[in-house]
Amino acid sequence: MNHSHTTPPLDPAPGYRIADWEITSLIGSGSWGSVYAAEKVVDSAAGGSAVAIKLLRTDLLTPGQRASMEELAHKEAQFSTEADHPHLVRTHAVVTLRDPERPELDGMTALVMDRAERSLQDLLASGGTGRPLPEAERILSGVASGLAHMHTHGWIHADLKPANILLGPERAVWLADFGLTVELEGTHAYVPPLGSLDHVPPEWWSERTGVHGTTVRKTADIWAFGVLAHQVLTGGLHPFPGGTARARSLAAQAYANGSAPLRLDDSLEPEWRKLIVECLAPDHTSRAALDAGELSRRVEALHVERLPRPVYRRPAVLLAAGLTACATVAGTLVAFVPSDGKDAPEKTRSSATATALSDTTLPGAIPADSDVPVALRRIITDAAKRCTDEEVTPALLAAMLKAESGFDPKASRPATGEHGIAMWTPAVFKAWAVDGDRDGDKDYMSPADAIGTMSVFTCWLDQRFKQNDLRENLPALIAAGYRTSDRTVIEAGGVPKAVQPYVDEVLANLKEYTS
Ligand SMILES: Nc1ncnc2c1ncn2[C@@H]1O[C@H](COP(=O)(O)OP(=O)(O)OP(=O)(O)O)[C@@H](O)[C@H]1O
Repeated sequence: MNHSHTTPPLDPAPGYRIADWEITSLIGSGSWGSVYAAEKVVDSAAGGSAVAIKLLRTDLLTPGQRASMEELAHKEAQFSTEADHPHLVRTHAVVTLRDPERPELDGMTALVMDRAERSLQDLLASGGTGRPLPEAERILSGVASGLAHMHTHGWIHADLKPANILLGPERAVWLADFGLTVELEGTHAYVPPLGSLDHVPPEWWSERTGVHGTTVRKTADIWAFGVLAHQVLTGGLHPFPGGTARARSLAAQAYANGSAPLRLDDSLEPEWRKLIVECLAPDHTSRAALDAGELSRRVEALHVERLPRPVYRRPAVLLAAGLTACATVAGTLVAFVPSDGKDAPEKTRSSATATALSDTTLPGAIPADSDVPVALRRIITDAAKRCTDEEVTPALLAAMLKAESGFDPKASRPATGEHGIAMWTPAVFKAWAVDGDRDGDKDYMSPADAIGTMSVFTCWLDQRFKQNDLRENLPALIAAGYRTSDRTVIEAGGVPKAVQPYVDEVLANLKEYTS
């Protein structure tokens, strides 16, 4: 937070109604407004029962400033609404207040968002320095995934810092505060010079501020990520020395112009040190060698590498061809089961595909004339958006679901302990589960939960295979991994024979959906 610009709260009393929500308390104030906790008070279709409402104040501004802030507010709202991604905070509504009796509130813009429990800034402030924050790598993995999604779709965050990373319920990690987010035009875009001093790249100081503001490139977010990763992994230490943000930014500039070395904290592990050094490359041209997609893959790999490994049992009974038609047939095949529920990998999420495109134009979209039940198409498409890797498409998920259960949400194979539309084994589902229908629980019998979880798990399999240089026919490997395990496929160096009939069936379905 830029404390020097913090505004006094507007103070709408608890109980103040904004559209379907009522304010309950003030959370905090930033440069352009205040954020309040609010609860939904009517039963409406609008999402979000416990929300945060950001009120962007215009009352203290000159008409020129007001126009520029309204533009920023619209950008924030537009971006947040378009960007449907598990690591970007969701905006449920944008409301213009109409309250002539409260002229100070009348005309103000309110953004109704998912409510976080705290920010990364709060977490850093509450811990001791010198050691990584709890779950540091999981948090960084979420941040990098959100960033990769933004960059893929032509957006720069431009204000990445701990105060703008929110930690939500169910260990959610969201990038927030898109007020400075700018849609990319070519290789760079312009933003007003308001970013946090501690996270702006050194070139920011030497590039002239023109009428449009300061030039910002994707590499500015990569720099900010480097600073942030250092802070998170060391319990808050900034990578550059100095008692004030100004002193630290001077130290960063001295490093960038070659008059001081980069001295990262000794406690960093070598892989992290290497990655942070790349993020903090002194000039934007050399920094551009690391794009956000690559960054996200590497952070994810570092994170996953350190997770406890599940122990799999091999398939007990082989899957016969023709499973599609007999989803409830007993004695087919087992997926994998961790030796106990505790040591399975947690869900690790990456991101979405093209939100700006309509669903039918997404790569691998489900064709309108296919046999995929209409009621499931949106669910499958939304689930596929949880993965940025291009192989995990709606068509692939549909092809697998058809082979798993014939799209039957009630499918069950008691003999092998597999249940629901995606044929999850409960213990394995538990280890990866996502709340796809956002009803507050994770249930393998709910199609949205089961398919959402299938997407994150297949995404992880896809990344595992690529990390192990298995890149040929990834959909086949993913299907094989889903039926056996990542390790089984990696050890076999391809599709294990035992699951070939199942994989063939998935591929035939996929061909039908993509030709
Ligand atoms: N969706 C949210 N849920 C919960 N808390 C939030 C949410 N959005 C923002 N906050 C918190 O509200 C406070 C004010 O946020 P705001 O975005 O207005 O300012 P900031 O990011 O702290 O500073 P600045 O806008 O000056 O950069 C911060 O403590 C922030 O962590």
